[in-house]
Amino acid sequence: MLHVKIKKAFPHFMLDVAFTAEKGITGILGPSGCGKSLTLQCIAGLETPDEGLIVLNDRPFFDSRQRVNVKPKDRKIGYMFQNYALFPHLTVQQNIAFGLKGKPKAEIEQKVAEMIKKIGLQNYERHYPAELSGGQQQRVALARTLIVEPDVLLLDEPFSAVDHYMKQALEQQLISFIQEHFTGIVLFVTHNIEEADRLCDRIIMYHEGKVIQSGPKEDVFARPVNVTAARMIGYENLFPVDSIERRHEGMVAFINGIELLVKDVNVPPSPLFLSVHANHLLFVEDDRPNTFDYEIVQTRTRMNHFDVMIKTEHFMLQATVAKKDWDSLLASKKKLYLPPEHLFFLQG
Ligand SMILES: Nc1ncnc2c1ncn2[C@@H]1O[C@H](COP(=O)(O)OP(=O)(O)OP(=O)(O)O)[C@@H](O)[C@H]1O
Repeated sequence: MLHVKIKKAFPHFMLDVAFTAEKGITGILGPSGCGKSLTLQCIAGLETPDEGLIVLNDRPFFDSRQRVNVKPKDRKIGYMFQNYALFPHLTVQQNIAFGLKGKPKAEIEQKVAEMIKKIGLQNYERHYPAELSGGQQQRVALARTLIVEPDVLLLDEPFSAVDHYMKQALEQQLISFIQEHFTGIVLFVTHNIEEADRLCDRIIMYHEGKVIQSGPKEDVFARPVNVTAARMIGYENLFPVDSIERRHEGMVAFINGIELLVKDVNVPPSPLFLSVHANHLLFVEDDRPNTFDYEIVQTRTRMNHFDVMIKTEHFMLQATVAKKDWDSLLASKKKLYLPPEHLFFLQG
């Protein structure tokens, strides 16, 4: 288990975060400039926090009170940078061997040969990075990182420099490689919500130098704790709540003069908002609670669905409609339905 509780101040930025990470892939998700890379640098020992603690399995790497600050090379942390940072003037073999400097020659040769086999680059030992494809470069970078047998692997936006098609292939390769050859803690920095969803088990969400939410991916994505977290993970439908009332069938939220039945009974402190994911809006034929007349004001085509902007008398919403459902929606589904079990409260 990795425990991190650190503060670091710059003239225009303050990092103040606390989290834990276990075995498996934990994503640090947040927009540009929110302190993700800085956190990795502090864990690796490349930056020193002003105060706090960084402890791996009861072994302190950094403890400002006890004046502990373990040198980067003694932390056993593998750090893969955004653009891989391979040494252009060193061969594949030399790049991979870099972290083993000072070890006996025979040990280095054996370890490097094993690693080259693992990454499937047997015929490329003497090639230079510029002679490799993006995928091969990534494998060399990963091999160089893993050869020192780290306990923690830090991946800083490993796919930021590649195009969409390349990214899909590299993602798959990276994950299979990690699953096969690395059993420790992986911290994976990204600003891409879909990437985080595909690759991570747990999520730590950052905003302006602070953790705003963390937990298993499914929980974080299903239940953002506040409007900032919700916006970051793509919740478009966020309504300020005027007041609420507890009734025996559930909560009732009053918004713009209408009543909405809500099954969620966890009401956070005000300012109170109500949300529903675009995927959870339904179109129905019958009249029932939480149904509204609607008008489609804009449609955006996606791969398998449409993003639809909808206007009701009282509010605008965004819904996702599968392409296969489109015709039946236009033909017969006359009401928009906000299912009470998918409405939830969050803090403004
Ligand atoms: N050495 C430094 N001196 C001054 N400010 C710094 C330093 N290092 C980082 N910062 C500031 O800390 C903030 C966070 O930077 P960081 O690189 O961690 O962001 P990030 O979330 O990783 O974003 P990106 O994805 O764009 O790299 C930024 O505002 C940056 O300017």
